Amino acid sequence: MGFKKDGLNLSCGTGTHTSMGEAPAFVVDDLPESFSNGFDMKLKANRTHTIVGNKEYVIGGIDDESTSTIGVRIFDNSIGEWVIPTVLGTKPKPFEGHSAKLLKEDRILVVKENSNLDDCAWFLEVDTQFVRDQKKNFETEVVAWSKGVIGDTEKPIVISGPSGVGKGTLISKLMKEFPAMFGFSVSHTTRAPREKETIGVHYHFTERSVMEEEIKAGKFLEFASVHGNLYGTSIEAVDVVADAGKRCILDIDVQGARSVRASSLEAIFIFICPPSFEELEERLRARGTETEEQIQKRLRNARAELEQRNSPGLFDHILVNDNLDTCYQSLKKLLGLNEGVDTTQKSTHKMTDLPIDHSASNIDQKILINCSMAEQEKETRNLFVLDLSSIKGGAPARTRGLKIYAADPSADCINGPNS
Ligand SMILES: Nc1ncnc2c1ncn2[C@@H]1O[C@H](COP(=O)(O)OP(=O)(O)OP(=O)(O)O)[C@@H](O)[C@H]1O
Ligand SMILES: Nc1nc2c(ncn2[C@@H]2O[C@H](COP(=O)(O)O)[C@@H](O)[C@H]2O)c(=O)[nH]1
Repeated sequence: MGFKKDGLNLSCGTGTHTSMGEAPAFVVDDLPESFSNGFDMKLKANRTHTIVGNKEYVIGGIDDESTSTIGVRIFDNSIGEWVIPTVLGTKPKPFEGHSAKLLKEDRILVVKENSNLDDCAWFLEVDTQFVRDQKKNFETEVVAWSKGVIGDTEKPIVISGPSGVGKGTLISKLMKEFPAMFGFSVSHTTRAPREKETIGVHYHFTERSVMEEEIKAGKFLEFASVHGNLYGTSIEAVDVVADAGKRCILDIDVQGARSVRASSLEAIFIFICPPSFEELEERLRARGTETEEQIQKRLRNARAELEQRNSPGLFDHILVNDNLDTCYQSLKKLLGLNEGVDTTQKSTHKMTDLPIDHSASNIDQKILINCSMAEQEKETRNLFVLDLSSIKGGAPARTRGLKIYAADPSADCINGPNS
């Protein structure tokens, strides 16, 4: 879909619009000169324009299809038309103001104003591998949002293994013992709910046609046809857990594990094995949730899944679930949950909120966030550094590993706490 630039009302009324080809405007409040080298961000704008090759990415305003998410449109100079892209990933809510900065020619870093540190950094991917792949799928212009995660949050845990081996039982024990630390990724499935299953807790039960549409729309991190039904992990299912500051646990089949392994989500992959095939069959029958025909199908698939447990580079750990308590202790050990770990402890360290007003600038891989602070705090922490040198991942999951620390504004260079 395209239309001429002149045909679209782009006046911002904020004095922040930059015409094509012109270097983006920039405003720095009280930054020492040495901090502002190479700064090309626009500040206090509700719309930013970032030029990537022949294209101008306009971020801001309201999405055309939804009033609750931020809009993105592209002016393609090679054809002289506006293009409304397919927007994938978890879209941020509209910002009051933001800064935008192109990184590595493939993603735009967006720093939000009036946000807390957990929500200040977002990435609009414009030419990453994921976006390039999706352009082929959709045969349209595609961009993808990915939320920046501050700090080295612990990796999600993918638990796989044949049906009936005890994955759900082990995960329930972990979540019961460490409720503040772990959160379950609630999958979508087209299978019918079991008697004791709750909608939105065990699964999001859904119609096949609806799920197929959602898959096409790019809502899933992974999906697979398992024992005759569709199952999938939505990007949102994983994000909800991360937003709660918890470590995400995914209970998915081996095909799903393979897809996650190939995605940008860095995780720990654990395969749960039965002590014997006979014992697996006994557990499945004893559970009493499947018909004989379904049990036979699950057992046939179990053989194929068991064969893949040693597939090179797929699983990091294999645990045999013979005695439940022994297996659970081994699981805790490999997750570093030794005796004495505080069971109420949260997975991620929550940081202080970013003060109301802030502006941003950059030097190399470091983004400087200059904050308006209360008088009494001014002396100490009004300049934060967002270090992008260790970013990992990206859409369709999150961009992890951002470091943020308070900087000494009197220093000539911006050093990390350990440098
Ligand atoms: N170590 C064990 N010894 C004996 N029974 C077990 C053990 N672990 C789990 N079980 C039982 O085996 C049955 C299957 O367990 P569970 O439902 O957790 O399997 P699952 O791997 O999650 O299956 P699915 O993939 O079909 O969801 C349950 O009735 C559970 O109580
Ligand atoms: N690839 C995915 N597999 C999933 C997902 N959610 C669950 N599963 C796997 O399906 C089977 C059967 O589960 P059941 O609840 O019907 O017994 C089991 O192996 C699960 O691990 C998913 O989102 N993606």
